[in-house]
Amino acid sequence: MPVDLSLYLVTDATPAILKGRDLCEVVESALEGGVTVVQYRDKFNDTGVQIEIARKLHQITKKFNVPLLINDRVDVALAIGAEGVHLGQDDMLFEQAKRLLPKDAIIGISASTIEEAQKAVADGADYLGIGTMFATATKTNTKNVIGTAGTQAILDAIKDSGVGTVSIGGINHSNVQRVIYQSQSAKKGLDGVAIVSAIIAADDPKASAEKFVELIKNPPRFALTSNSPRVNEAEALLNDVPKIVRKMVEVHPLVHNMINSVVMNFVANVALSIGASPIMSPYGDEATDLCNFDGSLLINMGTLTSESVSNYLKAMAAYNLRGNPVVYDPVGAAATKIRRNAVNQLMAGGYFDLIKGNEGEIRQVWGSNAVQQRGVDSGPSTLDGNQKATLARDLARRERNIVLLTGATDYLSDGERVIAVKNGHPYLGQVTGTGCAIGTISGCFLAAHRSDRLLAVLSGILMYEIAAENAASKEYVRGPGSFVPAFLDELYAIRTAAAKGDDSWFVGRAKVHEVKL
Ligand SMILES: Nc1ncnc2c1ncn2[C@@H]1O[C@H](COP(=O)(O)OP(=O)(O)OP(=O)(O)O)[C@@H](O)[C@H]1O
Ligand SMILES: Cc1ncsc1CCO
Repeated sequence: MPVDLSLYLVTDATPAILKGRDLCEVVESALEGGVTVVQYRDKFNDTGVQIEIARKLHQITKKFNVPLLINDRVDVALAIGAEGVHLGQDDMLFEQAKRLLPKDAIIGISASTIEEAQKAVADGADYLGIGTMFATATKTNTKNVIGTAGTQAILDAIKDSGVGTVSIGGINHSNVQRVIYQSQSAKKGLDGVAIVSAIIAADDPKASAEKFVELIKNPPRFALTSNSPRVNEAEALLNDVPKIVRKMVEVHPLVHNMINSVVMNFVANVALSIGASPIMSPYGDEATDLCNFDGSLLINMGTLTSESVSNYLKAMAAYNLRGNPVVYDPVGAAATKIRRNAVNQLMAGGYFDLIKGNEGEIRQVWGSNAVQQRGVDSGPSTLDGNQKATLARDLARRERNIVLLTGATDYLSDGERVIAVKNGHPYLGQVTGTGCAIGTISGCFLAAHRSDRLLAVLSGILMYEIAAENAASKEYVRGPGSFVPAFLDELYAIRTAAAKGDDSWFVGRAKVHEVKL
């Protein structure tokens, strides 16, 4: 009979986690809350004591008809007749355990790489414990921290097998839905999550387990906004752009900017010009109030400080919980070690609806083909158009979001479609903050048009870049200096026209095509 792996509890006997309580009582409470498998893990007690505890636990799990698995100790499992074992990479080999245990015993294997997972599947493991998902306070060894991206790669590599899968490491109430959502590969997802301290150390393990059951049953709120109608032709997508610009102007969305101090004033003016309502607030705790306005959050790490990341994480958590859009602009991501670390922390710390950056930044977020950035500039491009389109698509597919790779041609992808936008003007490259403002504008459109994130961002870019073309064509614009005020005027002009239902600003102007990869 297949095991229900959905809420897999792993015990921990360390005093700091158990806090003087009786493990059996904690586990019983968790079972009342809906735990579906229990793994007894004890790196602490002698064999005799372990057998005694395991026997008591087994009496409890049997009452709930839930399997009890023993970590590492095949002898303990045999001594008490447990339903199975869980083996780490340094424990007894699978085939040895198989020989010793009864035929129908459940054997699970830990895997943190594709090779380990494939070997465990070939051996005949019943399920894999995939991790470590996130570094935790108790496990700071980050060597095996694989995140949702690594988990997804493993799931993809074993997609044709029927093996069960659970993710383990640092999973709690605030990240469990995202873990399940973002780890999903095209053909295989997680069957469950393994939880340690979020249940064992909880004041009320039953309530904690109940909350997990509820969260696991439902998709995250941000996933509900992403069911885009799959219109595949760029032309068909464009039909809706003027309507969405009008909608954004009418909605007058709030855009909460955690943005660098270089461009703050310019970006606030851009947001006002298009008809949105900007607030610049770097203080993470304010997000719990600000997210209630159902606008969006922009995290732009252009002038990162030692306090930025913790503020970003707080704000992102508030917006993610409410399901309101979050945009990430990893400015200068590949410029310094500190920024590279910040990228890793932010990517592990929450969900971004849109990641927007120049080539150097997006390559850093992708990870495996990063190149050193010199400051905030992208640096000389080494990728051709198809390679940029592929990078944008692959990152969006991996993160299950939208990616915008900016440059003279912008590449926008939802992981399936890639749209190339050739609008804009070289003056944009000569004014600081013009890339940053695209992050803010995208946030405004994502907040106003929730049903198709790709189309929302596309509409924002087109409004922005057509306004730039209009501004640059004015005879009084002689360079980047005179371009800026004209640009704000032209954004305002499009916003005013859109509010009146006048779409003429858009007719025949979009230079957009779908990149077929
Ligand atoms: N040569 C160009 N021709 C047309 N449009 C351009 C050109 N250079 C830049 N742009 C426009 O400007 C936008 C931002 O460009 P870029 O990729 O340089 O941003 P960025 O590096 O993030 O900028 P910043 O950090 O200064 O805000 C692009 O999306 C594009 O629309
Ligand atoms: C110049 C600069 N330095 C940090 S942020 C920023 C603005 C453009 O991204």
